[in-house]
Amino acid sequence: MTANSSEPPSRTEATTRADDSPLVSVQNLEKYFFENDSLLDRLLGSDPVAVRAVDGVSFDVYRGETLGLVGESGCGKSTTGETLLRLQEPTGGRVEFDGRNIYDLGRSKLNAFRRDAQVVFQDPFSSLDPRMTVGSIVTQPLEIHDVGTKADREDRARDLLERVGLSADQLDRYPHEFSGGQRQRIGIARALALEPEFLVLDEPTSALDVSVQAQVLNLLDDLQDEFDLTYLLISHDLSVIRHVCDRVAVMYLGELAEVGPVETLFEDPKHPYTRALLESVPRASTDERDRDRETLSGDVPSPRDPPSGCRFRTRCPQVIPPADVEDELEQSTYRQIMNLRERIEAREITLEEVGVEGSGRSENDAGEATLAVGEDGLDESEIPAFVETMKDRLLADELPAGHDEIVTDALAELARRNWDGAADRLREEYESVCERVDPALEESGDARESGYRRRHPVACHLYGVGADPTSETQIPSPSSNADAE
Ligand SMILES: Nc1ncnc2c1ncn2[C@@H]1O[C@H](COP(=O)(O)OP(=O)(O)OP(=O)(O)O)[C@@H](O)[C@H]1O
Repeated sequence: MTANSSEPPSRTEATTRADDSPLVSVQNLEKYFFENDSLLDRLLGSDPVAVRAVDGVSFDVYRGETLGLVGESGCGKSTTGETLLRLQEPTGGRVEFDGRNIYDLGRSKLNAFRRDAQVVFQDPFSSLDPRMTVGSIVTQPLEIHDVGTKADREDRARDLLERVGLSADQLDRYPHEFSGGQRQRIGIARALALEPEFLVLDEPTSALDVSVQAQVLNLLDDLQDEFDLTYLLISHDLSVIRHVCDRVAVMYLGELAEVGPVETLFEDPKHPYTRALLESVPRASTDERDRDRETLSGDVPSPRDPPSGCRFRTRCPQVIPPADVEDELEQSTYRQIMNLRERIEAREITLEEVGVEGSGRSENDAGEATLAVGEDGLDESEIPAFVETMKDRLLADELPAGHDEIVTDALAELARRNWDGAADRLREEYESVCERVDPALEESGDARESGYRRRHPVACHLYGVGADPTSETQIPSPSSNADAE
């Protein structure tokens, strides 16, 4: 495939060139940013808040392959890339490059690592210094690492410019004289100057016009063959990932949800998050677009206070109910009860604001008559009206009798200002394994023994791994859950 082809490269050839030892091995990597951690904050006694951008991520990148790292904005992809290049120091974990922990390297080994592992950033407009000529930009890494004479370095820059599809006589020009695609080629030439083995490509085409994207991806593919490069490609664009990667790691809120060969992952995604991501790719027809919005609703929760258990559970369309509830409630009804409990736990419902039609009292902002709230909550005589109003407002579905009773009990506790009692009542009946146990990224059975090209681990209780062994909750098989979709 040539760099000028309008089609992105095929993966078939690339898959065959990868060999069987990891060049990069990321083990339980953590990167937390701490807010409220300045001297002044400490003097004021503010507690530092951890932003858990990367929270225990493990994966390998094998020689010669392209591993994609995909996920929504803010899920920790760039921080992972920067931390494994040691552009940021980790909070925990280790990264082995060619068998050596990069966080333990002495100065000379660290210098060698910095030559071997390079990065291409998303934005060629801001990643190139506008005051430097293209020649200085490309030769700068060689100068920093004291490689060759000035003449050698310029020769190398000329060769590299030609290799990335520019002309050697453009050495004295400045970045603003080039188009976006050409600037990204300059960024790639700079990344290649020190003959690295490994490149982190952080959204390398997302700032470029669609027409130029395929050309840059083709160039990267050709360079990978020519220079035996190994890539970690960070992208939120699933079509780029599909066309360019051999394997894909799906990231959600600082953790990995699923890792697998690219075709398997697109044809047979297992994690509900991966499925939702694939479903949310824009479709042509209006019907399909409407369906998409339902599929991945809401925003990624804050990494300052991620949900307990499985981090995707607050948006997951397949949260696992306790076994005795599973057959009695639809997923959407179960989700409404979960949401009700979350609102109670967050104390988002204020008794004073709740109005009841026709109770003949003073009115709230919505023009409804409000209930009289005392120190111990509502008067017992008013609790039934409160409970019915809350059910109407917060639950779209009618509940089967037994469940109606439980929710009624919980809301009555809420009316008495017993927030914890209300939440506990719902928790004891409806708590999901998904909120109790963070599922490990594992695969079971024979697949564990297969080569890395076929491995397809997933961090989801639907697949029966990572579940709490002491739990009495019966975890349904993926096939039984698929029926519910
Ligand atoms: N220096 C920092 N201080 C505090 N929080 C940070 C810092 N850098 C990143 N974060 C937070 O860490 C989380 C992960 O950010 P990151 O940029 O790695 O995500 P991403 O998946 O690459 O998203 P995007 O594609 O938008 O860059 C985000 O919530 C982000 O706000």
